[in-house]
Amino acid sequence: MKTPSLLVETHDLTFGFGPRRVLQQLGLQVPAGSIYGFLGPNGAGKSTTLRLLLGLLPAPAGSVRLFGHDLSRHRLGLLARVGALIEMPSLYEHLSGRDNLEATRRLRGLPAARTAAVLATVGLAADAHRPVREYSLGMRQRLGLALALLPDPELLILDEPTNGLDPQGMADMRELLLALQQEHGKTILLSSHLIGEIERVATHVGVVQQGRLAFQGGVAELQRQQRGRARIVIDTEDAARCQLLLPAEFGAAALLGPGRLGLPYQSDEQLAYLAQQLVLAGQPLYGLHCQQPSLEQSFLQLTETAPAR
Ligand SMILES: Nc1ncnc2c1ncn2[C@@H]1O[C@H](COP(=O)(O)OP(=O)(O)OP(=O)(O)O)[C@@H](O)[C@H]1O
Repeated sequence: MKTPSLLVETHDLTFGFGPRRVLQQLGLQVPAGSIYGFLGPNGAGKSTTLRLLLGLLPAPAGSVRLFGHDLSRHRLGLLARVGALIEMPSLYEHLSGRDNLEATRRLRGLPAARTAAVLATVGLAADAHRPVREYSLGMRQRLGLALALLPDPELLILDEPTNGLDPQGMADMRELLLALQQEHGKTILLSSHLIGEIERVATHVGVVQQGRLAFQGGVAELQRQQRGRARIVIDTEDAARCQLLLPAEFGAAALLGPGRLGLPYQSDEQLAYLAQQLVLAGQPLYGLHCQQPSLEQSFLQLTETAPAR
């Protein structure tokens, strides 16, 4: 079967809980082979979206397509190709990690070799014999992922898989996600409210704000967009005086402090001309540099209105 270029595609996905609008005309596009970071502040609608993709909520307005097919018409067949980790996995505390997996594997009639395979994939083989009550949060998350991986799904949908993990747990999870994509060929859609987490693993990003997509595209594209938002920062003696000296076509200069001025970056020539003008006007120039907003700043900018709680 030919793999479509988009494994997840929604059109005008609109959903509410009663009168409360939660998602509005969401057009999600998750390319095959990607790690798609679905970002947004708390309450933006990430979990709701992921639940809709898994058919866990009443049918929304708009459409959901998985693997190129309509979810509402081919639900069971399509969901059999998806592994999900949506909440803390429900685990039998008194059973070992291996036995937890075995219980699900048998129930789903999957080949016996899958248990050892997924234990190795998530790095739990050495701890597989221990009861789950002894597992750390990170180990539980990895066991949850192992459960999702049992049927060897093509697509993984993970809701905040690093939530609550310590830095080591987060790093382990990141490494695991990269290995799943690169070595096992999985497509991964994961949500997070932390751009720093997503930035390290994602190939694509969707930013949701109050139920609408504020950005969607490749990480490189997001970074390119940032470059358009760069600004020049000038350190001088009297910023207010310099502000008056600058030609208006350079855009509005803003006072960032008594000795600091900022204005939109246009080109390197503009930078050189600015320096020349200020020096010619007898203003001391202590510093002149170009400031790129970080991905974190741009994420905050995209999501700066209050979340829809
Ligand atoms: N079962 C529900 N009934 C009513 N409202 C709900 C329900 N579940 C979620 N909501 C509301 O829908 C909105 C979106 O919630 P959702 O859980 O999708 O956000 P999120 O982006 O995943 O945030 P978080 O990271 O906090 O889970 C919020 O305003 C939330 O209060």
